[in-house]
Amino acid sequence: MPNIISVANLSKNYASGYRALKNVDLDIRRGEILALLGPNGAGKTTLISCICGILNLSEGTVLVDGHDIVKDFRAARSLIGLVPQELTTDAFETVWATVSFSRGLFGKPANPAHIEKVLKDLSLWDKKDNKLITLSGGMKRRVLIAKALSHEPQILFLDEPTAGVDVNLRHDMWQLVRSLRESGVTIILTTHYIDEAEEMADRIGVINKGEIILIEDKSELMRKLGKKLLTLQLERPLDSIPAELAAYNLSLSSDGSQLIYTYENDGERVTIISLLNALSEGGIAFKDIQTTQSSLENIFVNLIKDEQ
Ligand SMILES: Nc1ncnc2c1ncn2[C@@H]1O[C@H](COP(=O)(O)OP(=O)(O)OP(=O)(O)O)[C@@H](O)[C@H]1O
Repeated sequence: MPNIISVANLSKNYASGYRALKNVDLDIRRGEILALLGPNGAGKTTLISCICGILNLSEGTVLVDGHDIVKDFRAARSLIGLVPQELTTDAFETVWATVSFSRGLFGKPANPAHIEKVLKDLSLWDKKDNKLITLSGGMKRRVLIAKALSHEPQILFLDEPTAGVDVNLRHDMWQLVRSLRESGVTIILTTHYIDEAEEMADRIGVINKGEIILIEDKSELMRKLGKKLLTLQLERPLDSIPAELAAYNLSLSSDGSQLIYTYENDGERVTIISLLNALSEGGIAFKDIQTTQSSLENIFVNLIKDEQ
């Protein structure tokens, strides 16, 4: 079965009457890293909580490796590890006790060798006897991940795993997520850091106002929606774009020293060559040339803007 999770027609109405998810359909592929992006309040945490069976569904179904999250909750939930945004365990427990206890909650027999491996992978081994209250914020976050991995889940949900962590820990986390994926774990993460999604994800889903407005392979998304910019550093500044270049999609930097040509990712070699010919015929010399790709961030901002 290529999809490990299938969400169909999922809606969530909170008791307040607020409809936080609206008829969401989502298939998550076995073994992928899926990043869910969306502005504050878009419904990312609600979606994750519904898939993990923490919140009741108002409508629709969620299948986790064929198990219905409502009718077959224990089987479905045992396949999932969830790393929430906040640590809610007993601050006076030790790291070892907290993580071992989490495994027990899933009815799995004790497996000290597995807990040891998880703690070592997360660089928590030397802290195993420390009480949670004595750990730094970054270490506490690692404990959350260790707890989520304690019962050897096939699927890991990470809700904003790197919010407020320093650059080193972020990179460690990315490394950890990659190695988990290599071991066959399917990973779904929400993030506000678009560079994180760009760096990590195989596919990107964008949620806005309770709806998935886009889901696409990252490379395809970048190819389809991304633009390229060709920047020409001019020998002599221009006052305005010459009339004979009006047919090209050009802009001039405010100081007149750079001519910028924007084009779609798919080719346009011919147009670039004809632009360079036209510049040469017009006697416009340049001393440097550079191409840049629009980032996922530009794409995301434009998508959300179009939806407002
Ligand atoms: N218990 C609740 N009762 C009523 N409304 C809620 C409740 N929990 C969340 N909401 C609302 O549902 C919407 C979606 O919230 P959710 O936490 O899923 O968003 P999010 O995309 O995870 O946001 P953020 O990026 O800020 O974490 C928000 O408008 C929020 O105010």
